[in-house]
Amino acid sequence: MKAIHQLNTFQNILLNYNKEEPLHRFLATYYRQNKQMGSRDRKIASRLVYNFYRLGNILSNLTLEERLIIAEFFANQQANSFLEHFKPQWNNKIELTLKNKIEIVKEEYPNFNLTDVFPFQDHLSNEIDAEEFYLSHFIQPDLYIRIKKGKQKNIMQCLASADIKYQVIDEQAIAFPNGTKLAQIIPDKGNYEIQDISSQKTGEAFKPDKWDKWWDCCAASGGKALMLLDQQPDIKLLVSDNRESILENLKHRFALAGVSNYQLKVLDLLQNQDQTLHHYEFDGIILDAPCTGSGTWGRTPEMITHFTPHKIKSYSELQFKIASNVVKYLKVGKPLIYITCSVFKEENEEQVANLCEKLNLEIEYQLLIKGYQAKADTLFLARLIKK
Ligand SMILES: C[S@@+](CC[C@H](N)C(=O)[O-])C[C@H]1O[C@@H](n2cnc3c(N)ncnc32)[C@H](O)[C@@H]1O
Repeated sequence: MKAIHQLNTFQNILLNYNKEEPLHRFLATYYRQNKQMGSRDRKIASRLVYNFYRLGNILSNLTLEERLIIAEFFANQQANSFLEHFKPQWNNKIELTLKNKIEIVKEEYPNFNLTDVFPFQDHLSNEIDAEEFYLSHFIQPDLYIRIKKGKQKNIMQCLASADIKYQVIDEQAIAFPNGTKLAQIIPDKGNYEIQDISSQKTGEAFKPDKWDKWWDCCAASGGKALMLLDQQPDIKLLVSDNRESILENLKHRFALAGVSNYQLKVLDLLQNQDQTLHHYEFDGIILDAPCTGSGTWGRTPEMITHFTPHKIKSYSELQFKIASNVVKYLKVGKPLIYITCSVFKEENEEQVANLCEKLNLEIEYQLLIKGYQAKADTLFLARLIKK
C-alpha cells in the first residue's frame, strides 16, 4: 500500500508543478503546504520526482508510472520498497551496472533509446564522450566543499568527530553524498565554501600576481572571487554583477570569510560602462558568464525536459556582448578567464573562436572540465590573452 501512496504523491507533485520555478523551490513550498508528510515521506517523494526527471525524454510515450519505474531502476543502486512493489524482478537486479540495466529494459521496451536522455546532442561540445555523458544523468552529483587555505586541520577535526561519509579529493576539496547537512557538522562557515569540484578546478587558470588588479565581472555571490583571493589575498579586486540582490549575498559571504578589502559595483555589462570604468585597467578579468547551465543539469534534471534550444543562441549573444564590453578594460598581454557551466559548443569552443576573431584575443588554452566523469558539474574554461 505504501508504494501506491508514494506513486499517488509523485503524480500529484508532477500535476501541480508549474515548471516556472526550480523544482527544489517548488518542492519546499509543496511540503510546507502538505504538513501531513513526514520527513521520510518527503525524502521518498523528492527521490521519485528527481529520478523521474533524470530520464529526460526517454520513452516519453509511456505512462508516468511506467517511466518512473524505469527511472527508479536506473538511478538506484540499493533495493527499495517502491520497486519491490511494482517491479520486484528489477529490484533483485538493482546492483547491476547501468549498461546491464539498459539491456534489461530494452528487452521489455525495444524503442528505448539512450540518446533521448539528453535531446540536444547536436549542440554538445566536441570533447564530450556522448555515451558517458548520457549515462551520467542517472547518477546524482556529490556535494563538494573548498577548504580555505590554512583551515584543513580544523575541518578534518570536525569531520573526524562526525559519523558521516566523505572523500578527500585533494588538499582543499572534499566530497560528500548529496544532502549531507554540513552546517551541523562544521560550525564555522568562514572556513569553507560549498563549491563544485569542477568550479574549484577553474581556479588553476587564474594565476594572480601580488598587487595585480583583477575584476570578477559576473561575480554573483562571489564563489570564483573568493577562490581568487584565497590564492593571492594581496590583489586589488573589483566585483560586479547586474543583480543588486546577489551582490548582497556576496557581501555576506565575504564578511563570513573575513574579506573586506574589495570594491563592489552593480553594473549591467550589456551597457557601455565607460562613464564608471574609464580609468580602470586590469591584469586579469574573470568572466564567469551567464549561460544555459547545461553542465549542471545533473543537479536540476527537470531542466532537461523544460529547456528550449533556441535559448542557446540568446545566451551566446549575451556572452559575446558582455565580453566585448569588458575586454577593453584588460591590459595587453593579460588574461580574460572565460568560464561557462555549459556543455554546448555554441557557448564554449565556438564562442571562444568568435571572441578571438572579433575581440583581439588569443587562446592560451581552453578545456572542458568533465564533471560527468566524476559525480560533478561539467564546466568549460578558456584562458584568453589580449593581443
Ligand atoms: C554563472 S553566474 C556567476 C557565478 C559566480 N561567478 C560564482 O562563481 O558564484 C553569472 C552571473 O552573471 C550575471 N549577469 C547576467 N547578465 C549580466 C549583465 N548583463 N551584466 C552583468 N552581469 C550579468 C548574473 O546575474 C549571474 O550572477
